[in-house]
Amino acid sequence: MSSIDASFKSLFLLQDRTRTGKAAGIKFNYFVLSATFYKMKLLFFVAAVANLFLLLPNFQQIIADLDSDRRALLDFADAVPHIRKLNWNANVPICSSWVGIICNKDGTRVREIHLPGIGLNGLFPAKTIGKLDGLRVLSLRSNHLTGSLPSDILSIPSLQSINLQHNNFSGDVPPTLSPQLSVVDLSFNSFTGSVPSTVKNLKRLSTLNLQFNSFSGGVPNLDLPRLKSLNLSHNLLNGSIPFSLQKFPISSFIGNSHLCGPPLTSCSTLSPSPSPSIDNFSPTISGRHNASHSKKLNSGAIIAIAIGGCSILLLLILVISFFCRKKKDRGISVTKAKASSGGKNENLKSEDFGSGVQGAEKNKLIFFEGCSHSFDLEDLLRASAEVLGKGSYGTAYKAVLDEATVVVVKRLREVEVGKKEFEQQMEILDRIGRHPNIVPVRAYYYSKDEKLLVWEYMPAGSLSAALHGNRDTGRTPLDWDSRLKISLGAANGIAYIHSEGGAKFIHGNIKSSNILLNQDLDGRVSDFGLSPLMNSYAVKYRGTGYRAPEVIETQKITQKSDVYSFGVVLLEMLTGKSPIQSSGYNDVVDLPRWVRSVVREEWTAEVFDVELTKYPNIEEELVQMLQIAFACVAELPDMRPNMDDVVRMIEDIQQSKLENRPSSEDNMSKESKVQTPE
Ligand SMILES: Nc1ncnc2c1ncn2[C@@H]1O[C@H](COP(=O)(O)OP(=O)(O)OP(=O)(O)O)[C@@H](O)[C@H]1O
Repeated sequence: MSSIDASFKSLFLLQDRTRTGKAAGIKFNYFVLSATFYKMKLLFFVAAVANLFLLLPNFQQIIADLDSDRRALLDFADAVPHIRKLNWNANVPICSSWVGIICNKDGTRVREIHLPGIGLNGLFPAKTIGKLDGLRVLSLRSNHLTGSLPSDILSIPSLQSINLQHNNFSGDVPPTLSPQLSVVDLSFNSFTGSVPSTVKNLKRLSTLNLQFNSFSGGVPNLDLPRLKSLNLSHNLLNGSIPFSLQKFPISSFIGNSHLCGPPLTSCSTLSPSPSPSIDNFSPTISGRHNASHSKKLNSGAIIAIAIGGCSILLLLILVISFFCRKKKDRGISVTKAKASSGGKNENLKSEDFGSGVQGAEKNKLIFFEGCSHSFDLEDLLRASAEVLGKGSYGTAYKAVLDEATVVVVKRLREVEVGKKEFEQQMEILDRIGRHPNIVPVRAYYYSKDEKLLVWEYMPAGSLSAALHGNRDTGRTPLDWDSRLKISLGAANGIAYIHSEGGAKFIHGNIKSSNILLNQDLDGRVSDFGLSPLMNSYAVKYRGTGYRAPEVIETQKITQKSDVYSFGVVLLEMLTGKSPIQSSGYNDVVDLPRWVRSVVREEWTAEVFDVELTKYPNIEEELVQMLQIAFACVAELPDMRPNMDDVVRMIEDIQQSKLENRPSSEDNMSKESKVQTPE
């Protein structure tokens, strides 16, 4: 029996023992396992006694250290209410039995605490966990901890990794930081104040995630050689981005309306904001606060500028009218035309997206705030373009303006709403598109006959292409870790959409071709906000293969129908099978039904993508993900989890991945394995 079979049975058969009648097999395995377990226990006992004699001189000290760790943890558990029960009990061995605790190799100190999503509630008491002076990893993510973070936590001298994301912490981050820190994730809290300047001393720091807080002030100049991942997005930071951090992508900084400089817009285009007061923050690069700006110009200079300006304007008018005449009957020049359906070439002349652009409105490409206006409609019409595919809302083109500017232009068809409603919807798209897991819209164009949307181009394509593209031609398959990362990113994006508009915001077209990937393989959701613009014909044909049963019946989408569609995406990712066969919309596979039938009848690993079976030690994660997918595709909408729950469940898989699959960097013993809270 393969290990995947075993995991499958233990997780599914145990749940469904009476129905399947296969409990005997499990019992047999259980007795065999327990016998082995007792033998191992005996061996451990002998080894432990031998150890004890060897280490006798240090024994008193060891007991005292572990005792103080135990006391500190019990104080924490006593002070912080938690929904899911912890089995922390002074009478049972802390290193081998306590939920969420990992000790060092010889069981003398607590090294790691992992308590994700167990409903920890209220204030984080000082002088509890802060007393664990051998602690290296602290993960209390996805709980409900509030108030300020005690100053004795981040300063634990041995602390290497802290994960407090998705709590409700507030107040300033204490400035004393352990020099050993390499991972700091405080994202999705309500921290205020400045980013501590002491971060710049963390020479081992590789990940700093502070997104979605209320940090203010300037960005510290972090010249840290090991820093690989930085996210300061969606805070209240201001000033210019220090040179040392300009190598990070836009997504590291977006959502700070007073932050400027590369990779964001140049500082001169923003309205002035207070410059950072802390002395180690970088000076404004573009010279926005340069004293020369305030100097008055003399009259000679004014006349020279006026004459120069007029001549440039005249020249521009001449050039534009020349191009307008040349392009009267010509829209975009399509260099390569490959429709996604069947990959056949098409004559796209009749569909050129410039054809409906009205002369008087040619330059009315409306850019969203924060997007650089590095091109206009003329540039777009002139750009060489490639058809990426025809979707239910229109045709998508990849337009290359120059080496650095590549965008996707979607020519919307069947738009039903008027200009005002269109513009209102664009404002929503702008707001939602600032989340790092949503593909941002950069600009739009609206005229009577033509509606265009300009999106940021996602260079690594879609999840659909990564899963199903060129399977037979020796491409590198998408590995499990990437699939896990993409699914978490996409789930975060959808959860954000759902949380932003109460029950009002629904994606309505979740599918693998609408989950796009950037170079780092972060999953980003695209096409949000289009269905309210479209007529019912387009809406009817969206998401075929991913639609929830109630949507097929009523055509009514809800947040729970998004959850269903996301569940189908998860099944697609696990099985490697697409719910739409290559022959197109008419050939739809009911993936949830297929997976259920395989799992129920055969109890084998056959359900998983063969490309995944090559990776060792992931079977538990696959099964956990399959359970999440099953929950999402429940027939009754009320039985499905909401997207926040889905995010947490996928985060749990990621966490168990860290715990059960030792990374090369981690030289710590994993002998005492973490137990997931019940
Ligand atoms: N911003 C983008 N960057 C890269 N590829 C994109 C981008 N937007 C869309 N695509 C790809 O272009 C193709 C066509 O996309 P489009 O959204 O028009 O159709 P679709 O996703 O197949 O269907 P639907 O309109 O129902 O969403 C898809 O393969 C999609 O993955």
